[in-house]
Parts: sequence; structure tokens; C-alpha cells
Amino acid sequence: MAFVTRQFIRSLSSSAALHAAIKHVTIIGGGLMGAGIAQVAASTGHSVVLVDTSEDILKKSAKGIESSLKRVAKKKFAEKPEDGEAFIQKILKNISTSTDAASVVQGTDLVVEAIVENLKVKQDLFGALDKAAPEHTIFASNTSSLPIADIASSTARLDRFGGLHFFNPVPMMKLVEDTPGFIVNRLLVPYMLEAVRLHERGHGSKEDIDVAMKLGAGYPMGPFELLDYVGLDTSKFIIDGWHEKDPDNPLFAPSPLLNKLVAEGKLGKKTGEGFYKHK
Ligand SMILES: CC(=O)CC(=O)SCCNC(=O)CCNC(=O)[C@H](O)C(C)(C)COP(=O)(O)OP(=O)(O)OC[C@H]1O[C@@H](n2cnc3c(N)ncnc32)[C@H](O)[C@@H]1OP(=O)(O)O
Ligand SMILES: NC(=O)C1=CN([C@@H]2O[C@H](COP(=O)(O)OP(=O)(O)OC[C@H]3O[C@@H](n4cnc5c(N)ncnc54)[C@H](O)[C@@H]3O)[C@@H](O)[C@H]2O)C=CC1
Repeated sequence: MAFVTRQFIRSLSSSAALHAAIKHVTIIGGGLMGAGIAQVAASTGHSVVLVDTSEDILKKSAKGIESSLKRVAKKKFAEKPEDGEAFIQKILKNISTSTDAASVVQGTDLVVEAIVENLKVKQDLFGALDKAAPEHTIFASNTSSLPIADIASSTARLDRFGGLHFFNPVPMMKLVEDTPGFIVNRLLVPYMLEAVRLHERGHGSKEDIDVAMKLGAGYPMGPFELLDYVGLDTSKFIIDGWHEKDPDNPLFAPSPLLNKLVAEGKLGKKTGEGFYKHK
């Protein structure tokens, strides 16, 4: 199965058998994606532990989850706002945080990894977790571009290892791709990089290119807005990885402007500046 819709996942997770099997979920990485995945897993009644490398990062993740839930509740309980707070608290109660992945996975049914898009770092993490997690635990990676088999090779549970590729922002996007899909990024990432190249060649300002794609193609965000939303570091990791594997493919050619912004620490919305400045 190349991809599944979130509705399908929801119907799966509400089926009695699967719910019985997967009760406790560990999400590793509390950034843009991990926080969103923790939120949807907690919203479907799972007991969730969100893991990252520091308490400060986890505090930021928790704040992000709460503000996203407020947006969901505002819509869901427009007629009865007093029920919205109870809804938020009920979901938040399903989430705890930790900086100790190895001890958390000792009691978990599913691990979803959403850390940096780097094969070696992901392999090291899963190699360590493989030793700590019980035999029945299923491992999944939210990788944007790396082959699942390469990540899984650091473990001895190849039959319980999969790709679970969510989209940003997780609470709103209804698709989850399964290995060996990666349809969306194979089209979307070269498109975004092509927009940067168009701008690098002086054929349009980033503002004009964004407006053109929003008004002319009906996209909710222009390519530069979307690059900032995804994260310039993550976008660079994806394109660099593909370029290394297929250096002659012009679609995967690195972009000097993207590289410059990443080197300057301008990673997009998450750092307050990327192609644009963000509040
Ligand atoms: C790199 C990879 O591996 C793969 C990827 O993920 S690539 C990235 C894929 N994602 C995209 O392409 C996103 C494109 N952008 C969009 O779809 C939209 O701009 C968006 C859904 C993010 C925001 O929508 P918008 O209309 O532009 O802005 P906004 O009015 O703020 O939001 C629309 C609704 O979504 C809600 N919303 C947006 N983000 C939310 C979040 N994180 N949590 C909860 N609700 C959210 C808002 O509350 C708002 O609700 P109402 O309709 O009730 O007002
Ligand atoms: N940003 C996006 O739009 C999307 C990203 N992805 C993928 O999801 C993964 C995460 O991406 P983002 O959430 O955007 O990145 P991010 O940079 O927002 O968050 C990554 C988090 O992982 C933490 N981390 C790094 N190494 C860790 C470790 N060893 N143990 C625990 N935590 C660790 C970092 O501290 C950080 O908080 C990447 O593989 C990315 O390719 C997938 C879909 C969309």
C-alpha cells in the first residue's frame, strides 16, 4: 500500500483489535512533526510519551500541542466553548514527556521516530532502542526521504519496522504515506527547489513566485512559504540525500541560496527567519 488516508488510520485505530494491540505509543523527537504526531495519537485515545533531548525542547513541544488543540477545540466546540477546555485537558492527560528514550520504550507498543533527517543518527537511535524495547514493539519512522530498509538495518526487527510518513501540520493534513510511497515529496521537493532556482536566476522575487502559485495554481502556500513551514534544514537534508544517490539528476541539484540560509541558521518558521521573517 503506497499511502493511506488519515481517515483510514483513524478507522484502523478505532477497531477493537488494533486498539487492544497498540495502547502505548512513544514518539521520539518533539519538533514540528513529533509534537503533531503525539497530538493525533493522544486524540485517538492512546497513551503517549513524547521524547526529546532536553526539558526545554519538550516544554516548547507541549506548548505547541496545547495551542494546536485550542485551535481544534475552537472549531469543534464553537457552539459550546465550555466543553472545549475539557476536551483539551482530556487529550493532554494522555501525553507525558521524557528525555530517556531507552527506559520509555521498555513499556511501549509502537515507536514513531521524528528526529533529524539523517540516516546515521536514525540508525544509531533505532539500534539502541532495539535492545531496550520488548519483542512485540513496532518501530516506525516518519522520514521524508530515506529508504526504510536502510534505517531498519540497524535493528533485528525487520518484520516489525515500517514507514509512517505524516504531513505538516499533522493535525490538519489527512494523508499518511506508507513505504515505499513517498509520492508527495518526490513531486513537492523538486517543485520547491525549482522555485528557488527560478528566483536565483533572477526570474522572479520570492513574493511574486509565492503569489503566482497561490493565485494561479490555487495552492494554500507558495513554495517559499512552504519551505519556511517545512524547515530549510529538513528540505536541505532531503535534497542533499537524493543528490548524493543520483548526482546527475538536475531535479536534485543543491541550491546555493538554500545552503547559505541554512549555514546562517535561518531554518524557517521554527527559528523565526528563513526566506521570510516570522513573528
Ligand atoms: C516535508 C515532508 O516530508 C512532507 C510535508 O509535510 S510537505 C508539507 C505539506 N503541507 C502543506 O503543503 C501545507 C500547505 N498549507 C496548508 O495546507 C494551509 O496553509 C494550512 C492548513 C497549513 C493553514 O491553512 P490556512 O488557510 O493557510 O491558514 P489558517 O486560516 O491559519 O488555517 C486554516 C485552519 O487550519 C487550522 N490549523 C492550521 N494549523 C493548525 C495546527 N497546527 N493545528 C490545528 N489547527 C490548525 C486553523 O485553526 C484554521 O482553522 P479554521 O478553518 O477553523 O479557521
Ligand atoms: N518538517 C516537515 O514538514 C516534515 C518532516 N518530516 C520528517 O520528520 C522528521 C522530523 O522533522 P521535523 O519535526 O520537521 O524536525 P524538527 O527539527 O522540527 O524536530 C526534530 C526534533 O528531534 C529532536 N532530536 C534530534 N535527535 C534526537 C534524538 N537522538 N533523540 C530524541 N530527539 C532528537 C530535536 O531536538 C528536535 O526537537 C524528519 O525525518 C523529517 O524529514 C516528515 C514530514 C514533514
